[in-house]
Amino acid sequence: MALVGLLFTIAAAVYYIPWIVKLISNWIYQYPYIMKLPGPKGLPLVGNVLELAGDGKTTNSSTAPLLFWLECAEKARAEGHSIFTMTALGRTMTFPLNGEMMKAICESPEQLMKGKDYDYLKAWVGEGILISVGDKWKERRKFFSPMFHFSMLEGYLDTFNKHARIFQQQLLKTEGNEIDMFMYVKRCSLDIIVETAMGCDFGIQTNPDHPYPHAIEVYTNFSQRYNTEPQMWVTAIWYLLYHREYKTALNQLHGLTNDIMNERMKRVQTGEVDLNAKKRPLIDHFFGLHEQGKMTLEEVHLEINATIFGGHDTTAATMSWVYWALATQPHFQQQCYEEAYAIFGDSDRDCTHDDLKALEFTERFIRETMRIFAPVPLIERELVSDFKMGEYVIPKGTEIFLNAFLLHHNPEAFPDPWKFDPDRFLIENVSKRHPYDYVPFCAGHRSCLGQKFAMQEMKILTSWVLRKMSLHSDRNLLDNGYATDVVLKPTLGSLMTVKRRVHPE
Ligand code: HEM
Repeated sequence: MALVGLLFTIAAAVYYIPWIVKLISNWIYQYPYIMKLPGPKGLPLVGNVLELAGDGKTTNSSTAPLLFWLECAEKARAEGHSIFTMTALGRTMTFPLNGEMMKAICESPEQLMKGKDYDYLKAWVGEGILISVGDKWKERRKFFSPMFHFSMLEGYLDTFNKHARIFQQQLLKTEGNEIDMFMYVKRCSLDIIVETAMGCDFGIQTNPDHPYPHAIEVYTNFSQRYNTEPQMWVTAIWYLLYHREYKTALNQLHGLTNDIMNERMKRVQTGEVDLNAKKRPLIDHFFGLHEQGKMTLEEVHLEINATIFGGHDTTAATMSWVYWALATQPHFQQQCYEEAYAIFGDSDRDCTHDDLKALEFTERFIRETMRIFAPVPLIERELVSDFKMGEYVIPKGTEIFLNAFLLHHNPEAFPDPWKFDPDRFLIENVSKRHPYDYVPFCAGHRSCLGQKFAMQEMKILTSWVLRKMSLHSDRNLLDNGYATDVVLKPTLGSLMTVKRRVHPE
């Protein structure tokens, strides 16, 4: 037994040696810079790991980093700084704290490389639009862009309405019972993205046992744990304890995309599907590029997966905060409802492009929700060279954490930042701010391609719900905690009850 233990320790040490060497050499290079930068000075090499972990009592492990960063941001701002830098286990992280610093990095044509935490995604989405850099990324962005043009977005409205209608029916069935809205809206946003990306209906909302959402859950869970649980890095432990379940989920994800692609390709070959149709799913657009020799089928497959990854959890997390903000603030809910009632009355009709424009207050409500609860709280760029941000010089290898949560709680841009106020998004107020102060979809070169798509979907999902039901909670808006997953999730869940409306109210 002792021998096994010894061998195991030696194997683990050998495994970690390259990592330790890199950690030390990074430290030696970056240390002189870090000492001049504002931010908490942690212990040598381990840095601020303890603060990131929290005390384990008052905060859970996925909330603690955010609370620590908020504290650092407040301190740095009070000292007149517009960034702060911290370190953890050989990683150096710099956080921009206002729009000007955010702009510097987002508009830099050189600093486009994603951070290490994206590596976990590669097995599912490959190295395409979400992760690649340089010419490959530029080409992919060009391939995707036409599908998010205004003319194409109109074509998605039928799909949004179809699934929003089912969503509404599912919620009405729960009347009187407390539900976690996140699960319901997640299934709906998956149905929407699967149909707009692959042209097929998985019917996940009416079949919650569908293997697809389960496989996504297992895969993303494992991948995130991999970043924070070092025992998983030891090959023997990985294969013994985790690999099988992980691989099964991954195979399921790839298998389902493959099946859909094969089926659709057959329909393309028989002429049943027109690749140039005005209303077409993303997959047909990519098949067209494949026919022109610009994408392999494997690349089509991975970009479809990337779209599904980028387009469902983000929308679901945002919408669960939107419903939470409605349920806990009845006066704002009433305003959104009245706006929807003025447009749709008692009807069951679909939401049109003109209706979307008329949902003006609803849009401001959603934007304010995305300010307070930034749905993607963390985006990373790894510096490929030393980089000047305003008066600060940040060393090569530093990860710039583009943390929308910190920017959105900057009191200079958003006075009284925890106050929920949709009027912050009136045109006259928006024009007073730096354009990079508000960045739920990131900004600059790598901004979200799907932001107009998402905004349309979210306005439709909000209005379809309020047209037929009211949302109720005994809690207050800020009673919920927030956990930094890939997306920001409410730690209490998005708990509420729904009640069928009797019109007019
Ligand atoms: C509320 C919903 C959404 C939010 C908050 C959101 C947020 C973001 C953010 C912050 C990024 C930058 C990520 C990074 O640089 O690491 C991003 C990128 C991206 N998003 Fe979204 N997103 C949403 C919905 C969507 C939807 C519905 C789609 C597709 C249908 C989509 C497609 C993409 C793509 C393709 C990129 C990569 C852009 C690039 O690197 O050039 N997103 N999104």
